[in-house]
Amino acid sequence: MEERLEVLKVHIEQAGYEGQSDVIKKIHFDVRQGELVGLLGPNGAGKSTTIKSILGLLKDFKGEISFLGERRSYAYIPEHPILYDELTLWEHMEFAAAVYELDRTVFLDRADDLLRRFRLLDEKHHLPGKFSKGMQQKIMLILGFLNKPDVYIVDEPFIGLDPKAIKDFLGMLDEERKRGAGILMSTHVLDTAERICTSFVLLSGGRLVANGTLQDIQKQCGMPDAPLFDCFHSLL
Ligand SMILES: Nc1ncnc2c1ncn2[C@@H]1O[C@H](COP(=O)(O)OP(=O)(O)OP(=O)(O)O)[C@@H](O)[C@H]1O
Repeated sequence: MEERLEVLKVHIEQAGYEGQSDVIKKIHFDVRQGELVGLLGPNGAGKSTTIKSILGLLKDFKGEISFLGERRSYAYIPEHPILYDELTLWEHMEFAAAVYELDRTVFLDRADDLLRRFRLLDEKHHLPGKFSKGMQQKIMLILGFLNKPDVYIVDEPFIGLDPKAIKDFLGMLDEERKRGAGILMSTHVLDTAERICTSFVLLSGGRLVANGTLQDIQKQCGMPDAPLFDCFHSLL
């Protein structure tokens, strides 16, 4: 079988904020090509702090984050849309394409495909400030998928999307995994995580509680065949 490379290596010794520099400690895990890793844990467990560490946003950080290749090729899809009031949807896409230095033909192809998939073709010249929350969230997905990066870092994608949009999103993630991208996704929606993730990183109180496939985690908590939800509660 073809070797699957690590697209993201996370070695956090400690990270945090002014006043508490060790909110999270000793968080070590990898994301390989084709993997969808679920980043799970109760409120305040340290998922966002872990994501901020990976994105290089924390001053108080000790450890090492490595991406595959010299150029960090990743897309971050935030939980809450971050959009410019004065730019139309299409202008957001053009802006992202310029930042990613996408070839014009490739951009136009991908842009058309993504707008169709997420059913925003008719709104492409509208200002997103007037869009619904779900529609704004879909823009963040479109901007993330435009670049086809090595790594996706997705923060709680399921809140606010309708079932059809979730299905479109999951279909797109699947295609990207098959292409060789690796995905790290934080979520509280455990039944969906159990269905789609290839492995899990479970955090609690800023520490790594479990890291592995569902089978590994079932073994760790001595509950073979138990759903992720039950393992999660047993381990916490
Ligand atoms: N900007 C900040 N300044 C200081 N402390 C913070 C800051 N952001 C988060 N924290 C603290 O860090 C800890 C971990 O929070 P974090 O946001 O990483 O958790 P989370 O797992 O993402 O939670 P949730 O599921 O509620 O989003 C919490 O105790 C929180 O109070």
